[in-house]
Amino acid sequence: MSGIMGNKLKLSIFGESHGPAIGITIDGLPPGVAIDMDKVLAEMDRRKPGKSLLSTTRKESDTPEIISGFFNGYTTGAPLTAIIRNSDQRSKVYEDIKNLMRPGHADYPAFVKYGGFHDYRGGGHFSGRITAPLVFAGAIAKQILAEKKIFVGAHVKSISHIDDKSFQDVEVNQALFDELKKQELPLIDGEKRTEIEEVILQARKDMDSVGGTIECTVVGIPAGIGDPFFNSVESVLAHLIFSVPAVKGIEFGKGFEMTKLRGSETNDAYYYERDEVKTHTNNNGGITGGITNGMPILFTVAIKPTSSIAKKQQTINVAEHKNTELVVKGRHDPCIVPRAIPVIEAVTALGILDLMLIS
Ligand SMILES: Cc1cc2nc3c(=O)[nH]c(=O)nc-3n(C[C@H](O)[C@H](O)[C@H](O)COP(=O)(O)O)c2cc1C
Ligand SMILES: C=C(O[C@@H]1CC(C(=O)O)=C[C@@H](OP(=O)(O)O)[C@H]1O)C(=O)O
Repeated sequence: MSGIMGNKLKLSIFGESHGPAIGITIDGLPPGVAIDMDKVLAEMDRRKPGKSLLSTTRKESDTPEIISGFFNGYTTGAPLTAIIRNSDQRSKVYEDIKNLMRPGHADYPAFVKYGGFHDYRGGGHFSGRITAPLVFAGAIAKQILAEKKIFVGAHVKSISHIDDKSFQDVEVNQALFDELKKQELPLIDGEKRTEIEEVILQARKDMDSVGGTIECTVVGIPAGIGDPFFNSVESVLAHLIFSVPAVKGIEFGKGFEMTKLRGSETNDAYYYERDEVKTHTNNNGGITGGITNGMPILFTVAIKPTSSIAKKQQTINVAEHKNTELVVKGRHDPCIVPRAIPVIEAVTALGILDLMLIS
């Protein structure tokens, strides 16, 4: 396995969900960046498990310990490494089913690829837990971007069949992002909150799970960022976002809906607002030709329903070469969407910062 990603800003993630610790090394951070640890911890808190029945009940403090690259409150320019210790593992449930491949999880492909040597406990290196170090790194990237007045925010766009409003329907500013960040289920339209919570809690009661979509935007981003072909903004963001476990789709701007419209309906017409170039619509999600056009970057990410469900499922026993049945035990997210939101924001901030360093 290789956990390395990035051009100028390189990320290297490590660790397993049931090992002693997980972590990240960030290579290429400029020296002299002051890190506000309260802001980092606030981001970690948004993702951490065990906050309510809307998420897994595994409890972790998710406190990062920086062990290199940071001195007297500033980055030194050396690789910055942080670890997050694991404390609430219950590995017995995974030992009991180690030969039974959970449908929808990484168990079977990992068993084939690593010859059974991979750490299967809690999903090992495939676990959603490995996104905690990404949120740590993203929190630093967000602080660097905020200095340039660039802000990243995301919200629940839909859970199961229930939709929230879109960023396109409201005024997007720092105050909205601050408000969304306070919510376990970040919604623009609060009226749907109870309905959405009930859908998630009902899935849990039914020993099942639900999925949904996350809408993410980057505001304040100037025109001219992106390096086509292969470092187009869409390519870089999609690469990072598809690295997040449980992501099954992404569309920029109106995405697939554009295929049903005409050019006259999808072109974003330009106009000058004083000296600023803007477009009347933002169907392209702020990116044309793989380069930012000065409008907010806007995209939607599809998150599948959690695969580890308590309902009985058909599967195989790879030790006995037999068809069998499986009941997954353990503490799982009935819906991954709420905790994936800070992760999507984090990888977006990291991708944008890397693109700005190479553009
Ligand atoms: C924040 C987060 C939390 C997750 N929680 C769970 C979970 O509790 N149970 C589970 O089976 N999968 C969970 N996942 C998803 C699995 O890790 C993922 O489905 C698995 O590694 C297979 O990868 P794939 O879905 O991308 O194919 C979570 C993912 C994220 C990002
Ligand atoms: C621990 C976290 O989420 C875990 C992600 C996960 C998976 O399969 O992805 C499975 C569960 O692990 P366990 O069975 O050890 O409780 C979740 O709790 C976390 O996000 O910090």
